[in-house]
Amino acid sequence: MSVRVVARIRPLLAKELDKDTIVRAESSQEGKPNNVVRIPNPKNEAEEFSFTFNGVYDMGTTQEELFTNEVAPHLKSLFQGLDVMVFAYGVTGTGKTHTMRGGLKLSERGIIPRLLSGIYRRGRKVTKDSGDETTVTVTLSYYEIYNDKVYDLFEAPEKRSLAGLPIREKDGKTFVVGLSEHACDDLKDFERLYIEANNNRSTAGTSLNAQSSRSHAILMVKVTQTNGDETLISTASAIDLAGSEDNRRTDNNKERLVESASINKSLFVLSSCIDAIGRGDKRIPFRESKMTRILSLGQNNGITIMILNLAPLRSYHLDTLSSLNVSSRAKRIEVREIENEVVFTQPPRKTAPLSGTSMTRQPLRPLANAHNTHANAAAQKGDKPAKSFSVYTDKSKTTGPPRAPVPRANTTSKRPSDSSQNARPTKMARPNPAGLRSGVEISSAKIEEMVERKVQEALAARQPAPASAGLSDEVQRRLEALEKKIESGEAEDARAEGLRFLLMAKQHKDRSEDSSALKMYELAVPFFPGQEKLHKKIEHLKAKIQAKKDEMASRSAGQPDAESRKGLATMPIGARALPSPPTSFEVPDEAPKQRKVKGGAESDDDFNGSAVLQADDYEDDDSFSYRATKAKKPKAKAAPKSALRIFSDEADANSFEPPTPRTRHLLDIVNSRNVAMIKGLSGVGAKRARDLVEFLELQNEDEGGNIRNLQQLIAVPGLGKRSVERAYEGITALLV
Ligand SMILES: Nc1ncnc2c1ncn2[C@@H]1O[C@H](COP(=O)(O)OP(=O)(O)OP(=O)(O)O)[C@@H](O)[C@H]1O
Repeated sequence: MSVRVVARIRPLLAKELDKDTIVRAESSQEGKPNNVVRIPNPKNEAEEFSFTFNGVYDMGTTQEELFTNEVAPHLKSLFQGLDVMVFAYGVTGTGKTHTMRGGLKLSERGIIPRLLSGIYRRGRKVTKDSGDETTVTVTLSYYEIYNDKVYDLFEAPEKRSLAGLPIREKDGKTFVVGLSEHACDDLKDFERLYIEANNNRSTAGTSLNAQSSRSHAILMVKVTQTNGDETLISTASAIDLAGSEDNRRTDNNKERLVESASINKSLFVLSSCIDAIGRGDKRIPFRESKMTRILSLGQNNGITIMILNLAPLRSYHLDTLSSLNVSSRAKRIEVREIENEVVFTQPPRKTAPLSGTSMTRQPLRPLANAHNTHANAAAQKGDKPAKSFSVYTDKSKTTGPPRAPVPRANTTSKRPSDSSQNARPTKMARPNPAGLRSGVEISSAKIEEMVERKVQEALAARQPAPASAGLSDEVQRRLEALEKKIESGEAEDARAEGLRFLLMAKQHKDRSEDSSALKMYELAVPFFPGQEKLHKKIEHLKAKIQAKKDEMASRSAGQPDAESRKGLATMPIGARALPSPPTSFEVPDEAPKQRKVKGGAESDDDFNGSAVLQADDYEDDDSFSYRATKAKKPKAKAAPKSALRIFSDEADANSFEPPTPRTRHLLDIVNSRNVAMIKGLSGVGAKRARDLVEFLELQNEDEGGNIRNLQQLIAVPGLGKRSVERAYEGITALLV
């Protein structure tokens, strides 16, 4: 079964004109529902392009129609153990959030609230049909991917860890580690939780959409059906992707631009994945963005529905064509429709009370945990896994006479316009003690044996940690260490990102672009929480900008004569005159005034944000610069041995005399911006190499953008003296 792709054209909004409509829906067969989108060729309007999808919904489509046709038919499959994923894709302002979330009025509710409503309704039916033997519980997890970091939307933004939550793959599924899960018993619970969580989502106004989503939002609805000691878990995911945007049209400020770059990158990776799958490439670049790792198109099992949201307007012409192109390729992606298996487990713990305090984090589970495992092996062999949710599914050990085949209801589930699809899984069979009597004849000894076996299995499943029992302490320890490493790796990323903002702030300030510098400092704040000096720096800059504004205002109010205007123009702005800006890489000639060297300043950690901040003297307007925090020591005092050793061929590391061959060789490699070459330097891994290249790319090209000496190299975020020493020694070894 392939990904089902349907397009939805949004209606015109106030101020949008009918004459600007260029996109229309059509049917390829008379009398059949629409399945074609038509749009003119931008180069020759007399010509039209057409794109065929599994369904096309025109401007007049209601929320109910879309849900009833595209999502409701899969509720049954969800309860049969299939995962269902619906995601909205499209340019900013085309109606993705409207489609997924919708409005508050009943008729305007989007797919998500309707999905929950459908799940509760079906859950009640399942319970009733089983004579109250099957209980159905629903839990929610909700997270966003913002600037390629995963944040739990049930967590207030101020409580988030800056590095976000790590993600991991297991049994063909992608998990967010440490995501909270919330019991959600009915629609009232859902509304409360959903509204609360949406307030935590990153949204902002752009000129294309007053409430634009700046993140990809993923809601996961876990449906757990329990009957005795058997559990069947399946998940419905509803994903509202952030929209791609052309920043020439958005008037985005710097903050929006940073978000936008991240959104566009992840969407680009998504389209690259779709292309790669279409080409049959061996390597699909899923791992290049968190969003694509989570979507895992073509890798995941279950049912996938992609809704392409379109704006009908000419102003979106090229964007619309581009998203039509991507989505029409997506419909060729094959997804395996494989149900999750029933697992024998302990009875589910009572769900926590539905209050804000019930928010619990899932503990990290050992890899061998058996919950919700996929029948991957079966999938690979092309076999369908056992479909029934029944006590009597234990086929492998049957030694007696073959059991009479259990009659299956012929419930082939068809999608509205996919009548030719394979037969769908049968209705879930429920434990039926009567069925035992009416089935094949089984001796009482056999029954005893079966009961005994079931009891053993149930007991085994009730061991406190059956999965970890199989894991040695050593494996468990290594697993935890790995987990920590992943998390600290992400923390490292966040720190590097914060440092980049600081660096950009410094560069703007050097160019006297105070407002931009202020924006960058503000962007750095979340990465260095509690750094009072950074806040003071921001206050200082704000005061300076305000003083500048006041100056301008009083100047224009007073209309001074030419002479006094001249005087004003040469007067320093604010309390102090700005020092002349150094070039962005310049290391100050003088040791910074009043700067104290703290113990351990030799460490690479000198270059973390807090060290920079500690070294900052915000009285000095230019002191909050991104420079090596280690003060120059008076010549008389000998530097530590190692530092002297590596720079021994430098007459003076801070002077700009011609570098020695070794230094030149090292700098040539660095300035090549070639990740492969930089990676080859001793002690520089792939990540550092990439960060270094990214850093160099940020440099002002007018200034050459190159690193000119070792001191500048040391000052690069993420490097530091030790790393440079190692790289230098490596070069020495090469040249000798
Ligand atoms: N089918 C529709 N019926 C009525 N209004 C709609 C419809 N689709 C979208 N809109 C309106 O269009 C505007 C933009 O929609 P929405 O915010 O859902 O876009 P989006 O694709 O999610 O944008 P972004 O990617 O920027 O978040 C909103 O005011 C929304 O109410």
